[in-house]
Amino acid sequence: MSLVVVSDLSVATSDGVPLVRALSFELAPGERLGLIGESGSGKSLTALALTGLLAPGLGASGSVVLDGREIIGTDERELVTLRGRVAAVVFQDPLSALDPLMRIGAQLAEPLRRHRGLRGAALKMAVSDALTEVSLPDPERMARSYPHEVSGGQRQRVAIALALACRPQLLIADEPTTALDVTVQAEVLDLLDRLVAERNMALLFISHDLAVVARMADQVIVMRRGEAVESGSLAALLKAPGHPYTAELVASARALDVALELS
Ligand SMILES: Nc1ncnc2c1ncn2[C@@H]1O[C@H](COP(=O)(O)OP(=O)(O)OP(=O)(O)O)[C@@H](O)[C@H]1O
Repeated sequence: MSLVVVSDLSVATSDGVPLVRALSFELAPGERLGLIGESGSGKSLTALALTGLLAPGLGASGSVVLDGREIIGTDERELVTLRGRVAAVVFQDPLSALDPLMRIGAQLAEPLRRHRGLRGAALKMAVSDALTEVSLPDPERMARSYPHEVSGGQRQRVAIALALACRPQLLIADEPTTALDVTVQAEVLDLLDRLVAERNMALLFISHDLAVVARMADQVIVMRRGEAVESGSLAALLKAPGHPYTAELVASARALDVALELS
């Protein structure tokens, strides 16, 4: 059975400006879908609609069913219990997920206490394990640090640990490495790849970069101006893009590849 069933999802402003139009897809545990498109094509709004996090003034219609439960129209109190446990999001900017005034260990302890009922030494151990799992060195020191005291790549690892703390079945990664430098990007992608595989999570991976999506997903939806213009297996799409915009994306990714090989 599908873990995620999105049917005719649309997002619009309260005065009726459409921002995402009639998007549909399904994801089963272990499946990985890439959402690719230029800036402003509606990728982030899709991620936010899936987790009931749209800004006030925006409304979603259609249906989003996560683990058998409808998200659209569900009140915030119920969404809080689903968020984290069923679906969690890693954003481009890890600082958006972290409290600048709270030590990293205390931030990680919160969901572990709330969702898994851990206390005392067991809680401390779980915080340390969560930091070790995302390959952070010296978890004790990391737990005592504030977010601004660690590097950008380390902060994104902390944000990933936080997203995974309640063992979600779906991970949504929205441009998770765009703000990082290239070597750190590769490490964080490797980490996500490993964690998603180990936990058999479904992954919705959002990026404007075809090469990055190709590394993380096997199915893809190409979005443009709020609409899916093409979808299917990444291999098929790379071989024979059906939409001119997809052809453009593939051609520019290949051009970059050639340039890198020549340099
Ligand atoms: N709160 C809002 N109110 C009105 N319009 C919005 C709001 N949030 C986003 N938009 C608009 O919706 C469109 C889609 O935005 P979205 O953030 O989903 O794009 P995106 O594909 O994720 O782009 P990027 O790669 O730059 O993050 C954009 O035109 C954006 O300006």
